[in-house]
Amino acid sequence: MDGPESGVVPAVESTADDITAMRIRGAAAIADAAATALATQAERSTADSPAAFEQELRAAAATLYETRPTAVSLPNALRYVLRGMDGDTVAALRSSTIARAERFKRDLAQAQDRLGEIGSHRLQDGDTVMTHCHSTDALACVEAALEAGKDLEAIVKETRPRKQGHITARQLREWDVPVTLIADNAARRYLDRTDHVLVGADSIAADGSVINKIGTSGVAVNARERGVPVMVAAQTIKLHPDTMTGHTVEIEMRSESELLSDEERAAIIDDATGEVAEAGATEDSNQTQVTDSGLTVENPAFDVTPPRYVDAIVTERGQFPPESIVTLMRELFGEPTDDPWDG
Ligand SMILES: O=C(COP(=O)(O)O)[C@H](O)[C@H](O)COP(=O)(O)O
Repeated sequence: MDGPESGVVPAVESTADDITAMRIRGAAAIADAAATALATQAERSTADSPAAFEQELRAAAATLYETRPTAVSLPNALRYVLRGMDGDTVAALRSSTIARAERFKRDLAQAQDRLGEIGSHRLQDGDTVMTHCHSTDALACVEAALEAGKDLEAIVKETRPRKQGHITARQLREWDVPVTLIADNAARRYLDRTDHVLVGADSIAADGSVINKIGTSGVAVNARERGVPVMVAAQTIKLHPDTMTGHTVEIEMRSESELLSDEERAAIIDDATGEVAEAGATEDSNQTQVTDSGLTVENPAFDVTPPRYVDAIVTERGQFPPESIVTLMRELFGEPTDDPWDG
């Protein structure tokens, strides 16, 4: 149930919209925004009974959960905050939920700093890193290395179609790191000049597979061929507990419009058939289905890099070969998790 009758406050709906539209993006930022939204829900709730308050919080969590499917930091954040909701009165539930959300946000920031420090030890003075997409965890490693007095250079993959590489480039230039921005297709050529491929993650599966921005697996495979180590910076909030029991990570498919404008589509169909394209697109959701023109556009947002192409997963708890990440996952998450916003 959504809307006013569910008691979900407009600020939560607006955060959910921002995540869906990628105005808030990146796994860590999404988790942080989700925790903030639950705190806001708790603060502004007008529920008149503990049961109604809990129901509202679960509805708010469900609204946030439905936004994007791949970054496990989102459900991990929602579960963490909801599990801290404790008390026999609305006032007690409110304050425990807000305190829990604040703790989550504090821990998230601290974990990133700690991860950065650990990851920075892999980077030597004078190294060149190649980045893909924009990852705050990956950049934390660069920042810590710079703070330790190391000079680094960066080769920044543009990261089509959304060009998150520009965000990375801007941050690196703010830190005065020399940046070479390249088209994604040029990555293999530039691996000759690269000492580390450094990426983040949206989810890490129990077998050590890394789910990250589409194109990560390609650069990782090429890096292995060239002998360039691949380092994945991922706080433990990116570990996907459900994969311990065989659950697979859903890869988000995004809109055709990120790849192809209406004019470009018309030009392709015109060229191919000599006819003007029929209005065959139905845009009722993120995924555009085009059935009658013969042109299908697919836009997966993420891909899966098998563990054999990853040298190290750097977390705030230390560095791990991907194959051993399941041990940390068991320690942190224990038994398979439930979704408290379900039912
Ligand atoms: O793939 C992306 C972002 O994809 P999108 O732009 O589609 O959200 C990032 O590499 C991870 O989310 C890690 O980011 P962080 O380290 O900041 O959590």
